[in-house]
Amino acid sequence: MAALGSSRLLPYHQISAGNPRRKSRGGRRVGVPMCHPVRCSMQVDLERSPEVAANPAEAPPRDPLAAAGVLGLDAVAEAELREKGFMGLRKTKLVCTVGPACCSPGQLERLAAAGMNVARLNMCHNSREWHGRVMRAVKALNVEKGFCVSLMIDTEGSQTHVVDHGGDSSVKAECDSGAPYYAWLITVLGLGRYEGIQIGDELVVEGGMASFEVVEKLGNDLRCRCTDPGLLLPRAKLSFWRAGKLVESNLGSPTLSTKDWADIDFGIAEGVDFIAMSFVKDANDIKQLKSYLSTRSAESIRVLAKIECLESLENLREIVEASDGIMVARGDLGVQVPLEQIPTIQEKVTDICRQLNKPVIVASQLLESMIEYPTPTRAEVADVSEAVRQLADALMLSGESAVGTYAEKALSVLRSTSWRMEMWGREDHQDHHLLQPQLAISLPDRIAEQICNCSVEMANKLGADAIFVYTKHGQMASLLSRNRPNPPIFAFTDDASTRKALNLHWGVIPLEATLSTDMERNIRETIHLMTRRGMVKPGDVVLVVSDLIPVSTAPSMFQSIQVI
Ligand SMILES: Nc1ncnc2c1ncn2[C@@H]1O[C@H](COP(=O)(O)OP(=O)(O)OP(=O)(O)O)[C@@H](O)[C@H]1O
Ligand SMILES: CC(=O)C(=O)O
Ligand SMILES: [K+]
Ligand SMILES: [Mg+2]
Repeated sequence: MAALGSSRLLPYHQISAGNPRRKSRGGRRVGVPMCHPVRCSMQVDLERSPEVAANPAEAPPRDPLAAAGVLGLDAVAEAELREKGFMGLRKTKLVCTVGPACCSPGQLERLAAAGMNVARLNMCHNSREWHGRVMRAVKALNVEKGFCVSLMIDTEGSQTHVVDHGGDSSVKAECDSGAPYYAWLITVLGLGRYEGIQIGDELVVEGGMASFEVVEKLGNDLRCRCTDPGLLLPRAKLSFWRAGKLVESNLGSPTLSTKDWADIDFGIAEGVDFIAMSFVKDANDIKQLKSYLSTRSAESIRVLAKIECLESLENLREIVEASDGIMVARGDLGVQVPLEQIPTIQEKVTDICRQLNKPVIVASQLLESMIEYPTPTRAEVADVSEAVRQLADALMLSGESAVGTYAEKALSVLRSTSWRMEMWGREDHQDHHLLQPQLAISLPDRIAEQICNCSVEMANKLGADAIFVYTKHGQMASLLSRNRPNPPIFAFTDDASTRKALNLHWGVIPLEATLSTDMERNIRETIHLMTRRGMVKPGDVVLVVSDLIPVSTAPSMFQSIQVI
């Protein structure tokens, strides 16, 4: 087992080896008595080619990390680690929608410092020029202030049906029996997407904010009679119902409009990390975008499917399989399905995402009242806590950050609520290993999955302080995260896009580092740098895994779990 040669920094003790037939081959086994610090390792050795057995010391000397002396750790995670220690690190990730209320460099910096992991730009609103300015400001903060905020664009899509009632603010809709039946003239944007709205159809505002009956069609204007009083907000989301059933918009229309494609090109040019696709209907929508991204050499952009229409619920599993992550977009979802169904849909979607190992964002109205008020309602805090209890990867602010008066405060409520719930969950589920069905099919993938499952079980049972994973595309980092371990997962990668993508994964702290094909060296040097920065101390127990495949051994594979 040459790849685990003795370390100059730490004495080690090897407790078990993978393939017993190979026990006598290559490498040194130093049977030191148990002493501290201790390195234990468990190895899986798959089809090792003879050259693996060569002494790594004979490889050309490389010292990339020491030479670079850098460890790309996000300044916020570092500060949190210093303040609260490994176990105090927040696991749930936070997404903020950037709008006019939080778009200046100063405001963005405060959100980044308060824990924003991903900045979302909703292409429904504002100009590309405006979005470009925000993106460049975020990137500048990352470079200048050491943040690691990822960028997401969210396509406009066939925005269901926004309403224009001509006013700037909300209008109270009342059903005065004395008023003429044509009391309301409502301009519906996107009405053309419907096969045909009929006289007598019910028009429901924002999933029940107010209801009307259509009495006359005048182009894009509908003359309506108010049947259920309430508020009519500018640009409110609408749905139409006939005989108690949702009237679905034109099924044949593409999910991505011409404008969406132009926005996607813009996102590629600006180097975004995620594209969230609105109103996804089936897996083909996602496949189409992913294949376009690969023709543009932009396959590193992760594609998220937004679950916000009836059709996406019918094709949920195939959509999750095809995408790189999911957003439970409760805003539009609540317009298309009865509100009382949203909680169970959210739980189902988060469960499927865990099973299929895709990150999931719970979005919309988490702290809606904070758009206007400086404290959340108790019910909002309970809603946030429930999403954290369901172990969603990320929570998202929409209007609360985009147009709200208390963006930073809302973010701090998400932060403190998720942290509290995570701590409670750990105390409550000590040693509880959350079993997930087997995901992988091929042997190498099954091995990676089992290593991650076992690592998490070991880390929890040993009370390890942290899990370190060395990863190219984030595969093992996400498999570790899927098991929702007690200790944080530090994911070292030399791929900038992997680092940004891992920002959305529960419990993963992505770090950029120059990695060599020599795992011993990677471990030694990253630990050395972390120690020098005061982030790792003598006595800390760290469990180490890797999905890096040394070039010299390709196509064979060598994987191990070590406890340092
Ligand atoms: N870039 C922006 N510029 C101006 N206003 C914005 C911007 N982004 C968001 N907003 C405002 O914040 C509100 C909430 O944002 P959110 O992203 O939830 O939009 P939305 O219109 O509900 O669409 P979606 O269904 O895509 O989320 C929007 O209705 C809009 O008023
Ligand atoms: C986020 C979003 O698009 C929604 O909730 O509808
Ligand atoms: K959108
Ligand atoms: Mg939506």
